[in-house]
Formats: sequence, C-alpha cells, structure tokens
Amino acid sequence: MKHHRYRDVESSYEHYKNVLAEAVAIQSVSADPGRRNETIRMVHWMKDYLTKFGVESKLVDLGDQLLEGNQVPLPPVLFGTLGHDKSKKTLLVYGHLDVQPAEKSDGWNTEPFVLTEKDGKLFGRGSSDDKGPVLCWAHAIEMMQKHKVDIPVNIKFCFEAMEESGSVGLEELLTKEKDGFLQDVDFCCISDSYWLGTTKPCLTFGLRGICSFQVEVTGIAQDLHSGVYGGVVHEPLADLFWVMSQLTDVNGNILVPGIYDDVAPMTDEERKSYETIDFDVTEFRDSVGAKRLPIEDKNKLLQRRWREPSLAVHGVEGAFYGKGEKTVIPSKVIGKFSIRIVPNMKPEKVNSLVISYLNDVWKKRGSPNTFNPQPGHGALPWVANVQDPNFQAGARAMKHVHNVEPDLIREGCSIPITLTFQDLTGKNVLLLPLGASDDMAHSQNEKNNKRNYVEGVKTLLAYILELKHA
Ligand SMILES: C[C@H](N)C(=O)N[C@@H](Cc1c[nH]cn1)C(=O)O
Ligand SMILES: [Zn+2]
Ligand SMILES: [Zn+2]
Repeated sequence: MKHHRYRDVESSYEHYKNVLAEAVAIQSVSADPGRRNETIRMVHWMKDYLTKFGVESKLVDLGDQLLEGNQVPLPPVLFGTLGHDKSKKTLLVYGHLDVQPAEKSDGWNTEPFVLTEKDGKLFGRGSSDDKGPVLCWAHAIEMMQKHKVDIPVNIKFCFEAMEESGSVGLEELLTKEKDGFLQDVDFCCISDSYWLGTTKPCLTFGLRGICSFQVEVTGIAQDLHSGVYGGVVHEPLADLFWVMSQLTDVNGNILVPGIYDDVAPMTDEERKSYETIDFDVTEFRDSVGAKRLPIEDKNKLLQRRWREPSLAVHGVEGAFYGKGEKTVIPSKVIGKFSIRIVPNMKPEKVNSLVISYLNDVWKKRGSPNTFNPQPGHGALPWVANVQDPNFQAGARAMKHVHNVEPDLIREGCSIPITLTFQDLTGKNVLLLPLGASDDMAHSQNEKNNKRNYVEGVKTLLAYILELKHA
C-alpha cells in the first residue's frame, strides 16, 4: 500500500468529518413514521453524494407500509454501480442509512443529530451505525480516484434505510434482482458491526438472528385514577409485568420450554478457537458500568454472546415513564422484547414456542383482561466460511492498516439481509467491522472514534485493492 495515499486519508479528516456531520443531521429514524420523510431524504442525499464519484445510481421504490394504522411510504433502496469492466470481478457492498431513535432527553451529553467532536471522538446518532462506515466506502473511492488508482473490481452498492426496522421489502426486492442487479457478483462485504475491543481489529464471520415480540394487555376503557380505582380493577400493567418477569431468570437463562433444543452443539475445534481471542472481561464489565456479569469466564461469556440465544426486554408502550409521579392505572400496555437466535434455531419454531409459553403463563395469572401476544419481525442467524479468499483479502487489508492479524469473531447482533446476499449470489459475505466495541450503537452518546473513521477509510481502500488477488 502506498503510504502517501494513507497520509492523504489522514489529512482529509476535516472533509470526512464535515460529510459525516451532514449525514448525521438528517434524522433518518426508520421506526418513526413522523420522520419517514427524513429517512427518504437520507437515501436521496446518499445518491447525490455517490454521483460525485461517478457512481451510477437508481432508487428503487418499495411501495407503502402499514404503520400504526396508516399507509406510510417505505424509503427507496439505492442501487449503485461503479465500473462495468467484464474482465474484472464485482464486489457488492451493503450498508444502511437509517438509524435508531435518539432524543437528547434520553441522556445524551450532546444533541444526537449534531455531530460533535470531543477528545478524538465523533458523537452523533449513526456516526458508527451505520452512516460512518457507509461514508468510509465513499471516501475510499474518492481517494482512489484522486490518486488515479485503477480500481481492480467493479463495485455495486446496495444501501437501504429500513435495517433498524426489519429491512421491510428488501428481501423481496433482492430475490427479484437475483438475475438482475445481483448477477455477476463475486464478493459481498458489509461494514456494519464492531470490534470486540477498542484496539484490535477483527473480521466477523457470524451473526445472531432475531425474533421480536409484542404483548398487549387491555382491560379498562381508559386510564384511571389509582386512588379512586386502585384495588378494584385488574391492572393491565401489573398483569404485563407478571408475565414478562417469567421470561428469564436472574442470570438471563430463557425460561421458554424447548428454546435451547435446536442450538448447534459445539465442536472441539470451535471450543479451541475461543482460547486465542483477545477479550478482557473486566474491561468489558467496566465499559458497560455493570457491578457483576451473569458469566465472568471469558470463553463462556463469548459463547453466550455469539452462539446461544438471549432474551432482552425493551420497554412498555402505554405505561407512564416521565419524571415525577403520575398516580394513574394505564388502560392498555404493550410489552416489547426480542430473542436473539443462533444456528440451528428457526424463527417460526421460536415464535410458536414463545407464543404458546406466553399463553400458558397468562392462563395461570387468571386475569379477566385481554391478552394478545404477537410475533414481530424476524431474521435468521448466519455463519460464513472464513477460508474464502474474500476473508483472506479482508485479513490482509486489516494487517496493512493496523500491522496486526485481525481476530476472527462472531457478533451477537443481527444484520437481517446478510444471509439473503449469501444465498442469492452464492458468494461469500465478509463482515468488515470498522467501529470500536464501545461505540454505543443504539444507545446514548453513540460515537465513532476519529481514529476508527480515518482507519476505516484506509481499511476499505486496502480491501478493495486486495480483491485484485482474491
Ligand atoms: C449490527 C447492526 N449494526 C445492527 O445494529 N443491527 C440491528 C438490526 C435490527 C434487528 N432488529 C432491529 N434492528 C440489531 O442487531 O439490533
Ligand atoms: Zn443498528
Ligand atoms: Zn447497523
């Protein structure tokens, strides 16, 4: 790798930061119907940005979605193409332009949609998940063009803006494009995840899937004064808490009968692979501010994150959550939780086990209220072949930039469309994470380190060039 290009990447930091600031300022929260126009605007913004580098893009309309009883337009999917050289192989890049919700009042130290630099960190929603990494691709291409480097592959881009809300419509579109846009793809790459720690680079070869659930309890016509009606009505929120408290034990074991039955057994080879992975449990525990973890043995903790299901309770719609006191009995509450699933679990079976367990628990409650548990969006888990030349190119790129062999890791999160790319193209998908473990994606004060952003551009540049030998 030519060092002057890397120096140029470093000296372009202010420009990269300004571009990221523009992207972060667009409030593309896919879960919020009120911000759907912003989410759509984000896709248009990205199309315009890629056009500057000669990427030929089109926006594919996905129609409408029924959200909270209203028809809401889905954001289009951006398909971009750079290069049509039949003598070259083709790389397909996927990323997402939508973000998780964020409000300053959630506990952010800065405005979530105003990119703010402090102590070498760029704070802002989407700075790491996934606007920063998506822009690293654009910056890498810009740099190669500036230095008149022959790009050794044709590049196709698929950028969506519904990833954080189940990638609605994308799988159907890609299935239709199997012999169209996806034809002739040789490698796939996604930068939408995180290193295991804060200093050592990683390549990711596994993702958990997800099954999400909503449990609605209703019983009274409207919210009631708890002094007037307390003790003389069956409270929907008390019912819901009682049911939700029976989903896991204190150490996070899931109490749904049969839920662990299909978890793939561990081979000796896999067990050994955990030995060499760099991971400091104390640092991890401190980084999340926990007093104690349910598992403090390094290998067992990683196994639980990567190859075992877990259940997380996310929240309750309809319950009072503001500051101070409100002596009210809510009339309708919806509990939200999800289960991360692993090979060889299937969403349909998980949904049926969970719904029938919820109904059994409900019967024991004996409440006259109405109980309606429903499965939400789902995604399958994914594991890749790390011997593929695509992974080797990724490893060489990481080594160029960081001077160290990356760890091969799995990820506890989900990127629902990954398996679809692998199945439809028949090609290897590499997850090339650029973010640090403490980026706080989905949380308050999400950030991307200045160092990771700049080195991310170098890594993608190096990876594209390494594909010449793949
Ligand atoms: C890993 C990726 N950056 C991510 O955050 N994925 C989300 C996908 C998702 C699924 N349901 C809602 N969002 C995640 O793992 O939560
Ligand atoms: Zn995310
Ligand atoms: Zn993401």
